[in-house]
Amino acid sequence: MLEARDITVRYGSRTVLDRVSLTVEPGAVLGLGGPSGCGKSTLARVMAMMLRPRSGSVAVDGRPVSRWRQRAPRELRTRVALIYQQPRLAVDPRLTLREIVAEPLAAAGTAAAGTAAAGTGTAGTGTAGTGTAGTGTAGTGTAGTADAERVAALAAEVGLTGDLLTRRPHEVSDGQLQRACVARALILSPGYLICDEMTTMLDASTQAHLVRVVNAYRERTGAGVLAISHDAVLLGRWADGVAELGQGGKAAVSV
Ligand SMILES: Nc1ncnc2c1ncn2[C@@H]1O[C@H](COP(=O)(O)OP(=O)(O)OP(=O)(O)O)[C@@H](O)[C@H]1O
Repeated sequence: MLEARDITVRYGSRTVLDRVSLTVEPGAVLGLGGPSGCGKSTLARVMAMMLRPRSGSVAVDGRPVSRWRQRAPRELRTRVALIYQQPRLAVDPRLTLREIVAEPLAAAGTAAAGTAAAGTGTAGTGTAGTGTAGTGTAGTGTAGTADAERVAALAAEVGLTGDLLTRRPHEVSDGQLQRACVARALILSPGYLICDEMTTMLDASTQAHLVRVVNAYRERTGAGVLAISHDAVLLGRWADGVAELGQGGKAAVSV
């Protein structure tokens, strides 16, 4: 479970979240709605360990989070992936889409490399059902090959062609960039995905495609999903239950 308990956040003297609790179960989609400005994105950032709350606690699979942002232990940080509403604010404009998708592999150092080099035989674990990388025998697999295969499999799943992967953010549409951000979020096989208005700016077909990708990932891996959206129809279709955050973040959240 990804659990937030009694979270309080203040910006200056203003209380944005006031003792809010929320639990995301493995394998389930929890919807989170509420009026603009009520603190949904703030709660998302707290649960992704990117913002330290003034009080309250977050636990990932029973492990309490005691350090935040880059100081949070890598194995906790990589358990939770956050997908933002505005992909252009979430990427380095100098990188190609391929580099954007692969970014967490580099940031995670040798996590993927360790798997391949150890010859565990499943360098492609959890990504797009590619199964074994075919290079898993000790000594023959390289992190580079395994990583490239993971990037290629996820790019195909989100609908990015090879040509698009060579472009930089200013050369692609918002929808294409968000596809890269979804692939990036999945590349380290997180146990929990927080989709913060992931499809709000996108056309209906891209929205439907990305929701299908997240659902397929959840079904394949048993990941839990927190789907934040203004769109009650979308949440009604997508989520197993929907929580509402009240204005000022004061209402207790329950499903
Ligand atoms: N870094 C910040 N400093 C000061 N105030 C902030 C900061 N980030 C957010 N806020 C304010 O906190 C409140 C909650 O913001 P948040 O983005 O969490 O709301 P939200 O429910 O996600 O809104 P929306 O649905 O419009 O995206 C808003 O009034 C916002 O202006």
